[in-house]
Amino acid sequence: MNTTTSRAKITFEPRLTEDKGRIRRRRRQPFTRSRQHTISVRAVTVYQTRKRAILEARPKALGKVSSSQERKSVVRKAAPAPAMATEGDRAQLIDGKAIAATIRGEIKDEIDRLRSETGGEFNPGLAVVLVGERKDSQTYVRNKKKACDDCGIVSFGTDLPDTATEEEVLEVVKKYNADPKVHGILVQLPLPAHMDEEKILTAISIQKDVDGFHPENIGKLAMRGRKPDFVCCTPKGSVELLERSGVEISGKSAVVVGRSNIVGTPAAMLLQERNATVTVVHSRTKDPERYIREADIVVAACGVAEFVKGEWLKPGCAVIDVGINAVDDATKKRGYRLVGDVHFDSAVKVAGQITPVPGGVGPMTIAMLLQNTLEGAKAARERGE
Ligand SMILES: NC(=O)C1=CN([C@@H]2O[C@H](COP(=O)(O)OP(=O)(O)OC[C@H]3O[C@@H](n4cnc5c(N)ncnc54)[C@H](OP(=O)(O)O)[C@@H]3O)[C@@H](O)[C@H]2O)C=CC1
Ligand SMILES: Nc1nc(=O)c2c([nH]1)NC[C@@H]1CN(c3ccc(C(=O)N[C@@H](CCC(=O)O)C(=O)O)cc3)C=[N+]21
Repeated sequence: MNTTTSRAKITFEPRLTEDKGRIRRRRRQPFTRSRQHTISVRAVTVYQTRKRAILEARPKALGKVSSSQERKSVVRKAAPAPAMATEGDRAQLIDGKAIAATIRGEIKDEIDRLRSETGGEFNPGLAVVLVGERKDSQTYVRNKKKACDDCGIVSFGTDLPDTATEEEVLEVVKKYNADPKVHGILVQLPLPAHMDEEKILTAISIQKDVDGFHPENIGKLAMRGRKPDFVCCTPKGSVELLERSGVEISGKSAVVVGRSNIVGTPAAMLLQERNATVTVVHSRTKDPERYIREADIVVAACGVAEFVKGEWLKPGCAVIDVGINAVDDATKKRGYRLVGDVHFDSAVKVAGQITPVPGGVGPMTIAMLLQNTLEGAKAARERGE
């Protein structure tokens, strides 16, 4: 399949968002040779300046919470490969890793403040239930525990074997529901096939449902004037990335690719709540490009590697790539690499802003989980628990 963008056919519109690099990156008409040269030199200079700024702004070790002065939201310019530099025309990267580090710093600051105000009484706690031995689930749970430690959230955990019964998992959930030291409960998905996922997720107290997967929390999200106790982390993180990157949502047209209960559908509801006009594309949609082409904002969450092509996008649109797909790659130590649901190399040439994979939505999911746990602990305190 040909996935390269035919640049000659694209009429670029002027950018709507302010470009802080003060370089006009969208062209209205083809450049002459000499203009192109000038722009390419400027693009490289701007890139170098930005790279320095990013290195200075970045936390020293990403993943660790840095001092507040070092924390800054960073929307960085996609690093152009030398061969690309003459194009000078690539989307800004929405740096989810850096934005998530900023948010984790904010969470840490708030927990520290509340803890000292309460004489050490305020201790948010998160419990994670892991059933089975899936490697990816184990990694996710380990990363989450580390993130909890970094920002001062107490971790609780129960690991059960694949052979555990549904009743055993329900018992663990019940125990954490009743434990006042636990403010958030997460049951890692997927669960083994012999378990009724809906039954287990519904057993979690809605006031501790930091994943936001309880039907009552998802249902409230769909209703105007109702507020769920918690919003699902991945959709919440996706919208937060748009907001922190200065992408206007209100009045814009958005397409969400995918309609799962925990990603696509809540993402569509959150965008609609923020006054976007939302179209949901799914596996039975005929001609998805037709809808994607019109969208100012594209959220891709279909689980199909590199599904959305650059040629389908409206020039200058914002792209949030939720997808995490492992594709075989013998050149990598792990034997695979991660790609999103968007064909990045073609999309970065057309979009105005885009999230990378990895380093986009993934780290935000964890940051939102920590944020929800903090909110859960604050709500419990207000209820006098
Ligand atoms: N970054 C993160 O933190 C997270 C990332 N993910 C990733 O997000 C993606 C979506 O996850 P999730 O919602 O759980 O996946 P699901 O498999 O539950 O849902 C996929 C959705 O995409 C739709 N879809 C499938 N194929 C196509 C197609 N060819 N064209 C259009 N739509 C299609 C399906 O349509 P239909 O309803 O018709 O079947 C379904 O609604 C995955 O890549 C997953 O790995 C998930 C969770 C967290
Ligand atoms: N109850 C439950 N809640 C979840 O939120 C949940 C779940 N079950 N099951 C699995 C999915 C998947 N998920 C991810 C979270 C972070 C990254 C993440 O941080 N990814 C890194 C890459 C990590 C790597 O390199 O492997 C990144 O995108 O940069 C990925 C995936 C949460 N999920």
